Order: sequence, then C-alpha cells, then structure tokens
Amino acid sequence: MSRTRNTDNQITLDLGDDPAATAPAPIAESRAVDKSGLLASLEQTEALLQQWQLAEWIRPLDVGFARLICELSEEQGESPSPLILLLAALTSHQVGRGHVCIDLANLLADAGNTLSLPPEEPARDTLTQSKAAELNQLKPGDLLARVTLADCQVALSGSLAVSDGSLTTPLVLNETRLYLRRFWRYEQRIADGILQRLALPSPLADPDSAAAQTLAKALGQLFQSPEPVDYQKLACALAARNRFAVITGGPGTGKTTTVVNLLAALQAVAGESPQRAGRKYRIRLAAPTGKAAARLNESIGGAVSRLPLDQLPGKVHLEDIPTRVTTLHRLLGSRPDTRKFRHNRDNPLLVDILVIDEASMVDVDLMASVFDALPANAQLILLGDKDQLASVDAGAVLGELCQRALDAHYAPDTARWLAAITGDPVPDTLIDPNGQPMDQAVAMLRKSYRFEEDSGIRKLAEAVNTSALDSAVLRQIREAEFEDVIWLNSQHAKPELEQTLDQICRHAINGTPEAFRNAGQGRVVNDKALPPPVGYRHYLAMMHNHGLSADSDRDDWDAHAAQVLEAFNDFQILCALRKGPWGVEGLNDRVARHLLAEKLIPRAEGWYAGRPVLVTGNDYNLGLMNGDIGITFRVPWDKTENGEARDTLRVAFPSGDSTGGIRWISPSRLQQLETVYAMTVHKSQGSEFNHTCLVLPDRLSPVLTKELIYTGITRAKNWFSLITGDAQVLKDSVGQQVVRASGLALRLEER
Ligand SMILES: Nc1ncnc2c1ncn2[C@@H]1O[C@H](COP(=O)(O)OP(=O)(O)OP(=O)(O)O)[C@@H](O)[C@H]1O
Repeated sequence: MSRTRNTDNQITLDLGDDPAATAPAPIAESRAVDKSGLLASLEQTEALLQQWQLAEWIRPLDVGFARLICELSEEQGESPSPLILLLAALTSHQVGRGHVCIDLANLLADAGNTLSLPPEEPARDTLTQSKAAELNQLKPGDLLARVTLADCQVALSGSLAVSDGSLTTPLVLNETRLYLRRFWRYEQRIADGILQRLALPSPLADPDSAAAQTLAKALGQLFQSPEPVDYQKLACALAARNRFAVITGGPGTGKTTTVVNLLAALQAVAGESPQRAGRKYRIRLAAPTGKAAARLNESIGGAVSRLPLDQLPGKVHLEDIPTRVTTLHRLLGSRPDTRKFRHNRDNPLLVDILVIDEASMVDVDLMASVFDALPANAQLILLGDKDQLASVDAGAVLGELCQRALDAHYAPDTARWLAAITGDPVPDTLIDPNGQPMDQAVAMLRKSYRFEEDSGIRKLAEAVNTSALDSAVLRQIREAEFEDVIWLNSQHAKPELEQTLDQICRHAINGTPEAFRNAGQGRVVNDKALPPPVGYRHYLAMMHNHGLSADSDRDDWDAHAAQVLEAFNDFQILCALRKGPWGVEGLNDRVARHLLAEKLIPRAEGWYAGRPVLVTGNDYNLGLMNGDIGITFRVPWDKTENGEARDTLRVAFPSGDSTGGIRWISPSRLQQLETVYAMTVHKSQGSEFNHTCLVLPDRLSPVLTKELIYTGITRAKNWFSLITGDAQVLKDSVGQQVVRASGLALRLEER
C-alpha cells in the first residue's frame, strides 16, 4: 500500500486489493474495500480523509490540521500513528460542528451519531451513486469498530503532538476529551475567570453588614410582588453578592426588568459605601449581535425610567444606570483581520460591572476574550435563555452554566442569606446541602409576565421545552383553541409539496389574519391592544405610501425608513434549513416571485426597492454587523447633469445606537448579505417579531432539534404560525436534543 500524490498534490488511496490499483486509484474505481487495513498505515488513513473531504463530509481545514499534526510529529523524529491522524481530523470536524472537544468514549460508542457522519443530506450531489455507496462503507464507525479507548489513549499519550495541556502541543487530552489546544485554552480561561470571581469575598456576605442592609432596603423598594417567592428579587440578591452571576429565564420572564433593578440596587450599595465615598460603579451593557443590542436598547430605557429612584438609599440618579447597549465586539475593540481584541489582559476595560444580554449566543472564543478584557475584580452578569439554541460557533457556555438551574441547588448558607436579604424563604425544593459553588451564582426566573396563562405561544414553547408535545397542546393547536397560534396545514399529515410552498408564500404576503381567532383583531395583553398579525404586504405598502420628494428633509426620509423597518419587523418567516425548497434559499426566491406577481416589488432578483437584506458578516468600515437588517429604498437624491433629481437605490439600516437614526448605504458597497424574506432560526436569535411563521420541512434532519423549535417559537412576540411539510417532523424534532461536547461544567465542578 502506498501514498501517492496526484497532479493536484492530493493523496489518492491505493487499496492494495486490486492488481490494477498499483496506479493511483480514485476510490470509486476500487471494487472491494478492506476496512480493517485503513487504519494500518498513515497513507491509507490520509487518503481516506481526503475522500471524506472530497465528499464534503469533513472540511479541508480538518484534513489540513491532521496533516499538520503528522508533519510536526515527523519533524520531531516521530512516526505518527494513523489513529492520531484520524482523531486529529475528527476533533477539528467536531469543532466545526460547535463542539469544544471530542469525547472519545462517545466517539467509540457511536461514531455515526457523535460525528453526524455520513451526513444525513450529502452536501455534494455531484458524487456518483456508486462513489457515494462505496464511501458509505468507509464510515468513521467502520474504521473505529475495533478500536478501544485504551488504543486511543496509548496512541495519544505516546505522541509528541498531544499533552495534558502543560506542554504547548496542538492537541490536548483531558481524561476522555480530546481538544484542539486553542479550544482547551478558551475553556480554561473561562473556567479560571469564573472560579476566580466566585472565590472573591463579597462585602455583602454578612447579612447584618451595612452594605447588605442597604441592598435589602433597595430590593424592598424595587420589588413589591404579592407572590410568596419573587424570583426576580431572589435573582437580584444572588447576582449582587457574586462577582460572577447568571440570570436565565424564558421570554418575558423579566430579565431586563431584573437587571435594571439589580443595577439600581448595586448603585444604591455603592452610594452608601464609605469606602467608595459615594462613587458609583462604572457599568457597561453589551450583547453579542447588533440586533440583540438594539432590542435591549429599546427595552431598557423604559425599565430605567420606571425605577423608583427617589425611594432608594444611596442617592441613585438616572445617569447612574446606563441605557446604551453596545455589541460585545465593539466593547472589546475588534480589529479587522484578527480575532485579537484591543482590550485584553494588558489593556483591560474600564468597568466595574459588565452585563451581557443574550449570552446563549456567545461562543467560547468570545467568552474567553470577555474574561481576558475584564479587570480581575470586575463583576460579570450573564443574562439569557438557557433553553435556546447555543452559539453558532463552538461552545454552549450559558447552557452548561445553567445545567442545574431548574433545581437551583442552593446551599443552606446561600438560602439563609437569600432569605435574610429578600425577606422571602427559599423553597425547600431549591436547597441542596451538596450544592456546588457555581450553583450559588445561577438564578432562574420562572414566571412569564409577557404571555398570559392561556397564551398558545407560551404553552407550545413550554411543551416543546419539556418534551411534552404529544399531549393536549398539539390538539389544542390543531383545533385552533388559542388566540395567538395557528397551524395552517395541520389537517394534512403529508401535504403536497408545491401546494404547501405556495401556501407559505401567500401567508408571507398577507399574514393570513383570518385564520386566527377573531381574525386577529381586538387582542389585549397587559392592557395593551395588540397590532393584528400581518405579512410582508404591510411593510411594502407602507414603503410605497409616502408623500416624500427630492425636496423633503432628510430627517423625514429617516423617519419614513425607520417606520418601514419597524413594519418589516412585524413579520418573519423562519426556516430550519438553508438549502432546498424548505430552506431560506428556496423560500426567499419563491416569496420574491409571489411578491412580484402581486406587483408589490418591481423585480424578484438583484437590487430593487423593497428588498430586505440581512448582513452575513461584520463590515467594520461600514459599521455593519453580522445579523443587521436593512431595506432597500428608491430615493430621489442623485442629480442628473441638468441638476434634476434622479432616483437611486439606497439600503436603510438602523443606526444601531440609541439615537434611532438611519444609515443609508449604497447597494454597491455592501459585500456580504442575503435577501431575508426567510431567515434561519439560527440567525433569528436575539430578535423578536410581532408575528413569526415557522416553516418545518418534510423530512427530519439532524439540525431539527428541540432547541431549534423552542427558539423559533419564542421569536414570536404576539402571533405564531406554523406550516409543516410533514406533521410528524414537529414531534420528531422535539425528540432530538443538542448536546455539545465540552468540559466546562466538569472543570467548574472539579476544583
Ligand atoms: N415583576 C413584574 N411585574 C409586572 N410586570 C413585569 C415584571 N417583570 C417584567 N414585567 C413586564 O413583562 C414584560 C417583559 O419583561 P422584560 O422585558 O424585563 O423580560 P425579558 O425576559 O427581558 O424579555 P425578553 O424575552 O424579551 O428578553 C415587560 O413588559 C415588563 O414590564
């Protein structure tokens, strides 16, 4: 058997079982496959990795990394084992899928599921059937069938490329978890940052101290709930005591309200502190995306203005509580072409308290950078919904930190302290004498203030979250018992494809208010009359209906664009997939064609007035961030040679700050974007829409998980509609859960 490079410098697999195969033979041409031999030599393994790469099972990066490991080992006089090569590629593959590491025990127990290989949907339709069939006999599971954990450990521990982290090796093995060094370091920096903060003594620890009494007094003024346990108050107390805290809660459970009260209480403590001589804390608010930052910007102002500041101790003023929310990248000082930030250990942020909203979207890389940039004694408070999808990139930091949030596990000492400060006894079910340090810093909000008891959105989200979807809720939704939820094609278990796709487009245009109870009219929630459910006709009609001209003030154009952008936010189609007729690509195209047929847009391709776009990469020059949404307008701002007004297209983006202004950008300057009639659920994280329509495909795929469905449903503020390609897919998706391999929770337990 030999390794041979072809003209593209690619290594081809000589399977050695065919006399004709002495020449480089692409895999499709070999007849029989000796699987056991594939891990016998480096050449065989490397060639196989290359075949997986060609089939797009793994990325070129994964093969490149594995090769690098071999080259480094060879340079040091070592003959790397084929198993190391394979494990290196698979570890890198897992990072690409959001895992921080690979758990070897899981890999050996069930390689197919652990790696999602072969992929459910082959990425390359160019792969001939015979080639695909042959590759299917060379799955990682086949290769690893006779490999034991001990084999892996022996191979890894004997390699110069692997260490326990104490040496600067590219791979790190921690018990059964194999990491790319970079990701092991991220996890270590996060764990160190958390544990170091949890170990700091709190000036509030003694409930009889003056500081703790001030806190208790402030909380007494800020929270006056008649409930036996006010979980918001409890969360405030807990987060005030710790230099690191997490507040998790579902939609509308009052995360923003709680954090605003917390900041006011902390400023009251600062104001009364003799050591601080009245000096208030420097507080910063941040969110992982521009959209999430803008949303918090919107809600925080109102919450701050409602604070009973004159009743608080410590002379707290309005300006002591910030209302400006920035993106984490801006806060940390991102620089083009490097993942290193301006603020780091050598140049820390000038901040005493940092609050990060939508923390479920923060990956390990960014979270490690946050800890690097924070002064050692600065307080970090993470807010988010633990049940939402994890970050797009590797890690599930918030989810891991909140693994035990439901039962709290407060140590008796913590429970006594909480009761002394809040005046409410902590329920016995939340007390655990074996509670760990991390448990003492996590609070869960348990009551939704946005959704009423009988809200369908709330019931559906809860049912999905607790995997109880086969129960009465599905029937209630099918029978349209709720005011706020409709399942448009629930009567068809397996609806016809074209008909369903057209139904989605008609729904996208009109919002189908008539399908909701009382045609979506007259709903009042929390004493507020809700706008009815709409579709995209709403923003397009508003866009075309303006009395503006070339002479109009630019402020009037800005106000018009702001209104249209807000109206666009009233409806959004969310998809699970990117590709295919059920994915964003297919649906964007189809919806545009329907809008064109209805004469709501002038064309369905390229740039046109009305085209909504989603920015898909950060553009620091234009000040646009991944996830920003803009709408294309026809504006009469250019001049002809004769000085007459000439129409031109400009894309209006919200300015992203608290001014509510508009940035007008010429389409030609925009590099990374896509049309956004349909958006993936992943991209919708951090956003909310008045009416959300979730589209589920006609086949189950690994991306369809409980977290995805929950995130999709909870993007709906007031109205939720569902269209399924197969009714069963909804139920089956809820049975699939995202489990990301990582060692963070264990690291926090270990010490
Ligand atoms: N303790 C409370 N009593 C009454 N209303 C409340 C309380 N807490 C929050 N609310 C109201 O509930 C709504 C949602 O609150 P808030 O925005 O703080 O929740 P959130 O968890 O941050 O929401 P989101 O899911 O949008 O992030 C707001 O209208 C708020 O005024």
